[in-house]
Order: sequence, then C-alpha cells, then structure tokens
Amino acid sequence: MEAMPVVPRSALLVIDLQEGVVAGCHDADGVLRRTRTLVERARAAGTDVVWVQHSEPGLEEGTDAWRLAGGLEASGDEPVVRKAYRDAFAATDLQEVLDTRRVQRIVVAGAQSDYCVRTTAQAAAALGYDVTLVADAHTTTGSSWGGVSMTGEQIVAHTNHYFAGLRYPGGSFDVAGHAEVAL
Ligand SMILES: O=C1N[C@@H]2C=C[C@H]1C2
Repeated sequence: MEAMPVVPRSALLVIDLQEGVVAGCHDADGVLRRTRTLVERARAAGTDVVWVQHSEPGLEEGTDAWRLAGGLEASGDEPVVRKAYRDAFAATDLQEVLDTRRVQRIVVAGAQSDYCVRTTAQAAAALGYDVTLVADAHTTTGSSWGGVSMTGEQIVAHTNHYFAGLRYPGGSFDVAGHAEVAL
C-alpha cells in the first residue's frame, strides 16, 4: 500500500501588524487593507493563518499599542505567537505551530519590513521552509544610520528585491502581490 503523499501546506504568517508598530509606517492603511484581503482569501481557501504579536517596552502585552491594527484579529483556533525578538522563531513555539500543521511554505505579511519581517522570513528560509513575501503587504518607517537616510518606501522595495533573489538548497522563495499570491 503506497504511503499517502504528505501534501505540503502553506500558512499565511501575519507579523506584528499592531497599532504601535504600524504607526508612522509607509502606506500603513493600505497594508492593513490588503492584509485583511489576504486573511479572507486564506480562510476561504482553508489555508492556516498564524498571527505574531511582539512585546517590548512601550508595546506591553494587553496595551492598546500591542493590539492588532486595522480590524485584524485572530479567529477561532488561529494561533497567536507572542514574541520578544525580531525573529518570530526565537524563544517561541512558531516552529511547532507550523510543523504540527504540516506547513512547508509560509506566506509573509506584516511589519516592520526591515526588522521582524525580514528576520523571520530569513530564519524560515534557513529552517527549510519555502517563503513567499507579499510585496504590497509589509511596511516600515523611514530609517537613518551614519548620516544616510532611507524612506520606508525605499526599504520596502529593497526588502522585496532582496527576497526575490534569495536562494537556499532545495528552497523556493518569491515575492508576489496580495491579489495574486497563491494561498
Ligand atoms: O519589526 C518589528 N516589529 C516590532 C516592532 C519593531 C520590531 C519589533
């Protein structure tokens, strides 16, 4: 008797779209609107939705700043992973949450592009997950370092550019818009 093939599954991972995180981010309302559409599409397709919420000083669990923004909220038994590091796998049960759901590919949306989004997506790639970054559903604020300033819009674009070319042995990585991304 042939073993049933394990059908790799996808999960939509919504990272830190919290009031205190999206404040000041580039096109925050647009990203929240497009993420609501992604969540609706995922639910309709039977694709898991996994929520990540970050806590740190000024973003303490239970405060208004910590709450999800834009009318986003976990539904039913959708997991909420609480984290304290940029990498949502660090000191959390995210890997167990994904592996118990036989998830092989994660579709990433959230904030901030240059911190928790890029760090978690990179960590997922290194752990062996396929990763699709949703090009128009992540965002960040502007940033400066060493007298060099970048706009949030520039950082979002560069993050998309970076992930579009990411390669790991046996891995698949791509960037897609919220309306056409496979879920
Ligand atoms: O990208 C991020 N999400 C939380 C707020 C800033 C870092 C932590």
